[in-house]
Amino acid sequence: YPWGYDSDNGPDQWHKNYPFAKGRHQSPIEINNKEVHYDSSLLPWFASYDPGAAKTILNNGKTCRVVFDDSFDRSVLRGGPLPGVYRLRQLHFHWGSSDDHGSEHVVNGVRYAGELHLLHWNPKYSNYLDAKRRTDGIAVLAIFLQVGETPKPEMKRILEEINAIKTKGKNAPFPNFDPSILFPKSHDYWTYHGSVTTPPCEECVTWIILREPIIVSSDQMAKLRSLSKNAENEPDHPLVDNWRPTQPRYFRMVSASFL
Ligand SMILES: Oc1ccc(S)c(O)c1
Ligand SMILES: [Zn+2]
Repeated sequence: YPWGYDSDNGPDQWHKNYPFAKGRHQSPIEINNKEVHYDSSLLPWFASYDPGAAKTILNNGKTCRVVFDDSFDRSVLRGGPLPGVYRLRQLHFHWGSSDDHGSEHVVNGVRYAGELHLLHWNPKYSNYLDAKRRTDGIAVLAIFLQVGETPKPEMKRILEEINAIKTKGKNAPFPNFDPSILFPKSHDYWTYHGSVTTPPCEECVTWIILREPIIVSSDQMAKLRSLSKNAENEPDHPLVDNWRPTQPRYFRMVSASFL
């Protein structure tokens, strides 16, 4: 019975089929100023994305995902805490059933309406699945979605496609898209080592979490919530609350690139 976010298959049950979920380096976590360590040696990060690498937007019943051509170093993330370039493979979102929650990481008790994840893998490994088995295999750039009055126009392109991928298994061409247009002004970030936030929850992620959220409108969040987790011919279940609760930090340091 596949994992999900309901009471019978949700985050508290995942460990039964995915033992990593009970590990000591799980994500997401709470980021609290009093426990963050400013690291003046942290470098700025850079994204060099080729718009031509964007391929498809899809609904896999768990999230809305845009996939990119990662067959060579075409769209890459580098710098920051990373030892080299990491290839952009996909982006996806986590969101709530209302504007007051939905993000996975929580900052000083603040939950945002959603969280955008841009997932990159280390090409020193032969492929993505191999990279997921390595502690330095994956880098996720995380950007909070905050509901406000002046939404970022660049989000429109993704949300316009939602109508084409309403139900699980649907996908649509999504050409010519450079996700760096979604970035906020400031590149300030927190970084720590953790896991992917969905099963198998491998502990392979260097997280780079931007301090500045991007602004989306309540209507845009409602658009995301109009997705369904079921396939076309099945009873309708809204795709909402696809976020994992925060996990214990244990003995991990969260570093900040800013004072
Ligand atoms: O396939 C996925 C990889 C990483 C993350 S954070 C997901 O939510 C899905
Ligand atoms: Zn994610």
